[in-house]
Amino acid sequence: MVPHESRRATIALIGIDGAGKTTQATRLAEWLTTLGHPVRYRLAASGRRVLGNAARHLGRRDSVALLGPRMALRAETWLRHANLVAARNAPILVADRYDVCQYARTRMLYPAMEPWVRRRLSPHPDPDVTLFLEIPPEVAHLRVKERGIDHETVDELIALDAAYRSLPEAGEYVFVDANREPDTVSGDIRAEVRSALPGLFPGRALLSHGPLRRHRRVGISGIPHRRGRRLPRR
Ligand SMILES: Cc1cn([C@H]2C[C@H](O)[C@@H](COP(=O)(O)OP(=O)(O)O)O2)c(=O)[nH]c1=O
Repeated sequence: MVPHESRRATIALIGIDGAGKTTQATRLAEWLTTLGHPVRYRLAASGRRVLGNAARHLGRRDSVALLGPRMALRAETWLRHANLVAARNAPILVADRYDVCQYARTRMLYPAMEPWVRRRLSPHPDPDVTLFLEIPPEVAHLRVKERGIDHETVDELIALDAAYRSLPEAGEYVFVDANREPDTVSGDIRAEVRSALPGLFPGRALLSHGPLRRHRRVGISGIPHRRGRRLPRR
């Protein structure tokens, strides 16, 4: 069990590859640090990129082709868990990827394993705010291609995007339009964090643009409707 009771806040940034999670999580952690908060940034990586590169060296397309979906998902889940456990003492955690990233990937690749994955990752606290960086898969694909260190087809990104949206946790996402200038996206993320965690910003609550948000409901078959929030376009 991760001793997270003393944690003041967990902020998770999620979304498909190339959405800008690392860029924005780093910026958010830097900003909170400059405001004097005891923040830790953590990349909750699954090791998929490393495993994928190793697979390609061995002539396989990716880690799933090398290990099979079950073994690949098990390895990713344990690595993701280990990365989050390593940050367990963070008073405020900015998590670049979180449990739901593994749920989405599992649902896309091998849905029968989702209960196992959920059990393994269940010790982690629910995030106080989950920022889903929304981006058209075609745009994300171009970014990933330019990055040149991993490989995702548009179809894979479309499937992953759909998996994220199908999760029961989707009702708790704050949807951030990530297909804009990074500074604009960062500004919205800061405003959302202020709004979601007013305790961190005494005297600053009025700066929040929370009331301007549009609300929507996400319907998921067999799962009670929960509220998802989408930040306004600027
Ligand atoms: C945020 C952002 C990133 N990028 C680039 C930087 C990276 O090479 C790549 C992916 O960004 P990155 O932050 O690494 O995304 P993720 O962690 O979600 O995979 O896209 C842009 O071209 N424009 C942007 O607005």
